[in-house]
Amino acid sequence: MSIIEVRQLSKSFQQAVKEPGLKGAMKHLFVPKYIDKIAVKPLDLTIEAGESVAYVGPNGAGKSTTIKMLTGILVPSSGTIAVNGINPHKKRMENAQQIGAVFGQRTQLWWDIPIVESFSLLKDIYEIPDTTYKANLDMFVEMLGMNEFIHLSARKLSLGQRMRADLAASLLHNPPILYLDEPTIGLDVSVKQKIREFIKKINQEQRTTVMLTTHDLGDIEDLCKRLIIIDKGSIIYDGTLEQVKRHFAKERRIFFQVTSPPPLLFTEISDVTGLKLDILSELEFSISFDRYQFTASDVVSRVMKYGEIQDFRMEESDIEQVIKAVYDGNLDLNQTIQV
Ligand SMILES: Nc1ncnc2c1ncn2[C@@H]1O[C@H](COP(=O)(O)OP(=O)(O)OP(=O)(O)O)[C@@H](O)[C@H]1O
Repeated sequence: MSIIEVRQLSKSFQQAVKEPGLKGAMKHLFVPKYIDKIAVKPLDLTIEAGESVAYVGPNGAGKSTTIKMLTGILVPSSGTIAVNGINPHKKRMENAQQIGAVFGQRTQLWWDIPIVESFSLLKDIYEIPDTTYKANLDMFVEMLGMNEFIHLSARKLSLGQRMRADLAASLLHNPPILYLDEPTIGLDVSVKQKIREFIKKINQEQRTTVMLTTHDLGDIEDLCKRLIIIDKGSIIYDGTLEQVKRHFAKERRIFFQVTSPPPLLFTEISDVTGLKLDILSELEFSISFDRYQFTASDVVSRVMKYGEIQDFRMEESDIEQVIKAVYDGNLDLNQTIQV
């Protein structure tokens, strides 16, 4: 059985409609008006145990609303959710035992007590056996480099330290599922790397199922094979990251190194619509092209006509372009591929 099964899940919020200014506020007080804001349209989702899934989309797409329904914080407007067989909002306590959750913008740690004391409180709340607690604590302290701040209160921590402590706190009770909402937001490169390595290890070695929302493409590339893209409350793509790149990343670029300067080639290439030439040095240049218009061998043959190639390498466009196209509303999901 799949660890997360969602059928026809949707969520609408009532949003107040107010006219501007004091008059509008007064009017709303006596005759309140509301509209239904649909945050998540009926969607189906199946996640297998041990998967690591990125759930991405532009601002306001419905990512956090979905995660909040999965964690039991929000009650769905319609549909069903089974997380390890449990309905999260009906059995919140049971659900809490089997999930860890980190919301990048908030903390689950007690603000004024040392981190190690927060952990100890969580041990009691989740009734974690001594041996499990000690083994996990030692491993997390080591892997996340928490020794230097474990005796400080959450209030005194930097954002990167706080995120590491939050991540450890969410996993002390060995939950089979970990939800992460923007886990690396605002962090510097080295802390991001530490956190990514940690999540990867937990996923691979403990088979913890990870569902992650992020705007950071590095998180997706490093951590997730499967990508689900949500836009305006609907899932518009569900597949592997590799497939997304292959199917939707349109631009390719080939870098060439030639044995002697090829002036004729530069004129020829500049005249072809759809090919973009960048001269990098006397003997080095690149040609970018739309993979639906040209094949790589087309481009290489054109270059070979005018010069001797010493070396070349191809750069596929990265996932960033694809996600940007989704954000800009420009992703054509029906486009076909020229091989
Ligand atoms: N409590 C609420 N009341 C009213 N509308 C809400 C509420 N929570 C979310 N929404 C609306 O639902 C839509 C989806 O919001 P959600 O927070 O799920 O988006 P998101 O994809 O997580 O965006 P972001 O990347 O900005 O966090 C937005 O239009 C938002 O304004």
